[in-house]
Amino acid sequence: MRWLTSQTRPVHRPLFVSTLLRIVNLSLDVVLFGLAAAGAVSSVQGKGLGSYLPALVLVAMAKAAAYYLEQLTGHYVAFKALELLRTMVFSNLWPKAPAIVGATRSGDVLASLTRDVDRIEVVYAHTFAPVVSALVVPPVFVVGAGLAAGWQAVAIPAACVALALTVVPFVGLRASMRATRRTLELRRELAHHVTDSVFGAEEIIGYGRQLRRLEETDALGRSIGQSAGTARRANAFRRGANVFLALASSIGAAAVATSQGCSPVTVAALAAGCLRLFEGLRGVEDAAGYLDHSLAAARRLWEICHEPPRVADGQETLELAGPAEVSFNGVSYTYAGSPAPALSDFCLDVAAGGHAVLVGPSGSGKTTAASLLLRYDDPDAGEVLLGGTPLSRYTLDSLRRCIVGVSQKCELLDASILENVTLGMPDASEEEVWNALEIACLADEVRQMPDGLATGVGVAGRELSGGQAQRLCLARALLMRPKILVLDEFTANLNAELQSKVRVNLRKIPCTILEITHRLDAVAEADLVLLLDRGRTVASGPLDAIESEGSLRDFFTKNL
Ligand SMILES: Nc1ncnc2c1ncn2[C@@H]1O[C@H](COP(=O)(O)OP(=O)(O)OP(=O)(O)O)[C@@H](O)[C@H]1O
Repeated sequence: MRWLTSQTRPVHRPLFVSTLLRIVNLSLDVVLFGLAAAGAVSSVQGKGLGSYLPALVLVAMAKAAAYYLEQLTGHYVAFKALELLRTMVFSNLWPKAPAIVGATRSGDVLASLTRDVDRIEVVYAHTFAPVVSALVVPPVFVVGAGLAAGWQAVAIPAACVALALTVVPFVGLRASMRATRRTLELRRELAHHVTDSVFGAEEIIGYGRQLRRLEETDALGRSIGQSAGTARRANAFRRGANVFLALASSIGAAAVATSQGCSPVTVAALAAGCLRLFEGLRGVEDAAGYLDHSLAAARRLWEICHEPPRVADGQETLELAGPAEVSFNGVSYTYAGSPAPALSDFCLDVAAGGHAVLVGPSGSGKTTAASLLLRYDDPDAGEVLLGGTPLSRYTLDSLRRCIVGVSQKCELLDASILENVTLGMPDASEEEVWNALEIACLADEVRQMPDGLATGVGVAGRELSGGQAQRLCLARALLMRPKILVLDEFTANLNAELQSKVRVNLRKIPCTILEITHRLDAVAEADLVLLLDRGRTVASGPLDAIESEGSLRDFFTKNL
């Protein structure tokens, strides 16, 4: 919580003002009801409203002003807290992406970014001011009423207020906090399950598993309902206890004041004030209900924000005038929780401007090598070097401006072709954009689209064919003028003719290329071929050397 408080310092002053206004509002509320009850009794007694009416009008206007200002500052606090918390969580996440997204269950980060932040905003907007005012106003009211109507008359309300502040909020709190932790865990699973179902809808329907998935979702929903029941029962008890205490306080005060010989006007004012007082005490009751969720949300956000970055940022800015040499020097890497290494003592040297191709069966470690070159993570042993210097020396920003990756899985934004191509270079000129599209062999097709560069690609690029989406991703990478290009099955959706045209174009670009492929024809373009199997190099060298050993064709026949 101290960590959260430090993140939201700019809202502390308005929060203080909002709390003061809440105290004024609550005090005027009690006075208003007391006056109204006293005036009503005075009227019934035939004494008329007398001075009660102007007092009522004055107090009502003052209360309205206090309420308006409290809402204004309260909402300012709420929205400012939301802005600060969201910015804080996003800025903590960016440096950890994409590693954290890969390692976190789908839908989970999103839930944290939205629901958890909203939960904590509730602490600022609806918890702090109500709790503080509930702690201040009722004791002050009891003392004021004791001075006016006698101490015996306020004995019962005082006892009820003490119970409402010190006992009721804590009944079942520990059990409901445990249950809420479990509920939030189950909600995470539900978010994960629903996200998987939505993204995997085609497969689920295709394989006729929709009913089974729905049953699983239902089962999770039922478990959440059962687990949330404990917290709901504790909340219901607190609500019931406070209603009972309010009535006991009001009836008790009225009975004692009457027996003490207080006037009916005083008795009515006291009874109405006591009833109203417990409206203010609901702030404590509600806070107890929010507390478990808020603490659990704060804990989850803390974990996301404090998870150490997968890779430490380097100090030097990488500036390359042209292509550079890429080397993997005895690199070994094992994924967390994986029994076997994805790469073992992996070595590779690609000359500046060269084109190396990694070939190997599924799971042999090709993509892992590419992601280490993009520095999504660091090797457990060995080094990845650029022009002889370890990648870790360079800032991630400058590194990713020089080394650009195009993967088989194209991620496109639901925006225009222009916006997608210029994602990494928003200031690129139209001429540069067309040039990149030409190299990616997509320019002619875009020219023929009714809206040209302004054509929308649809959600996840659904308006484009798989091959167009892949070439769009390639054009996006080329626009960055990369010095190192990492291509992971980037032509998987292209026919042989298009593929060879793209390859011819790529040969004209001054950059070092590391390509991953399953295709024998791609190998023909490379200066260096490396055959990988279960994280180990089986053979490497120029194509001729491998061909002469006969290992390439053998390897393709056996493994691919
Ligand atoms: N995020 C991950 N967590 C745990 N293990 C992983 C992860 N990603 C890959 N692996 C494992 O590491 C090994 C190498 O995977 P990698 O994706 O690098 O292979 P690949 O050769 O690129 O395969 P493919 O051709 O199918 O893309 C595999 O055994 C795989 O199961």
